[in-house]
Amino acid sequence: MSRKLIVATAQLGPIARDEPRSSTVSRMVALMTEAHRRGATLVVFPELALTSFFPRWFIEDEAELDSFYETEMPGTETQPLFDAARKLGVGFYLGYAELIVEGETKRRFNTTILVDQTGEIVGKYRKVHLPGHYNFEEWRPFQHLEKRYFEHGDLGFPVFETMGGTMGMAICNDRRWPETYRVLSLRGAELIMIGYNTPVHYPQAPEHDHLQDFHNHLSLQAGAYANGAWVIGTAKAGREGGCDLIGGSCIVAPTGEIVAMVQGLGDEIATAEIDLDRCKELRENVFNFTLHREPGDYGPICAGADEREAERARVTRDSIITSR
Ligand SMILES: C[C@@H](NC(N)=O)C(=O)O
Repeated sequence: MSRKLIVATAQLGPIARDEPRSSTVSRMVALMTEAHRRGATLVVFPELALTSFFPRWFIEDEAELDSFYETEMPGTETQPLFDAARKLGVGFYLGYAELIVEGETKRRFNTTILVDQTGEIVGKYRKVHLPGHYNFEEWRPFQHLEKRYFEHGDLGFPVFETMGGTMGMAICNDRRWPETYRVLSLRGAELIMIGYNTPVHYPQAPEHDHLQDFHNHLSLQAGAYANGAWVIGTAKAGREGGCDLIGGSCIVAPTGEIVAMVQGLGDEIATAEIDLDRCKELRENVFNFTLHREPGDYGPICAGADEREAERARVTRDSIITSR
C-alpha cells in the first residue's frame, strides 16, 4: 500500500452565533468537495467546527448552552458531511461539542472524531488540556469558559490505524504541550491532526498579542520535528462574535517545515501530498526513541499525577455545570 496521501487543512472563517448548522455544514461540504477536486483523501476541519466558539460567552440559560452541543454523531444536520465523505472517498477530522446524558448527569466534552473514506467513525478524542476559567470574569473583554463548559477528556491520547497510517488527534491548546505529541508519537502516530480557535488578543498578557501566529507555528513545527510526525493544524479564523481569531492553517512535515499554508482568514483549503514514510527520517535517526530517549531522567514530567486527579475530582464536584 502506498504510504503517500494527499491531505487538506480546511480552514473555516467566522461562524455567527445564530448561524444554523445547515449553513456551516454546507460550507464544510464545499471545502471537502474542493479538497477532493485537488486529489485529497483526508480533510482536517477546526475545533468546535459546527458553531461559533461559544466559550467566549457566559451562557446561563441551559437550553441555550445545550444548543451548541451535539447529542448524536452523525445527527440530522451533520449527516451531509458523512454522505459527502462516502461519495467522494474523503476522510475527515471534525471537532465539535459533545453532550452525553448518563442517568441524571449531563457530561460535556470538547471532542473530535476521525471519519474514514467510507463515512465510518474510526476514532474519537476528547480534549485533555482545557484552557480558560470556570466563572464569569468581568475584567475580560471576552470570556474563555472551556473549564466551565467541558470536562477533562477521559480517553487519553489514542492512535488509530486507518487510511494507510497511524493517526493521532489533538485539539487547540493541546498543541502547545510537548507531551501531547510525545505520547501520540510513542504510540506510533505518523500524522497528528489539530483543530484550533485562537484569539489574537490574550487578555492575561496582551504584550503577547503580536506573537499569536508565531506561537501557533512554533508549537506545530516543534511538535512535528521533535517527534518525526506530520502535523496538520486547522484554524477557525477571522472576526467571530467580536473576537479576532488567528488563521495560519498549515501542513507541517516531520522536519518541521511548513509545506502548505492558507493565505487568508476565511473558508479556505491548503493541500499537500505527504509521504508517511518520511517520519523515518527522524524516528530512525536523531529521534530514534528506543536508542536515544532517556525516560529514566524524565521523572518530574509525570510526578504529581495522583494529586492532579484528586484536584480534578474536587473541581469537578464543585463545578456548577458538571454537577447538575
Ligand atoms: C486560547 C486557546 N484556545 C483553545 N480553543 O484552546 C489556545 O489557542 O491555546
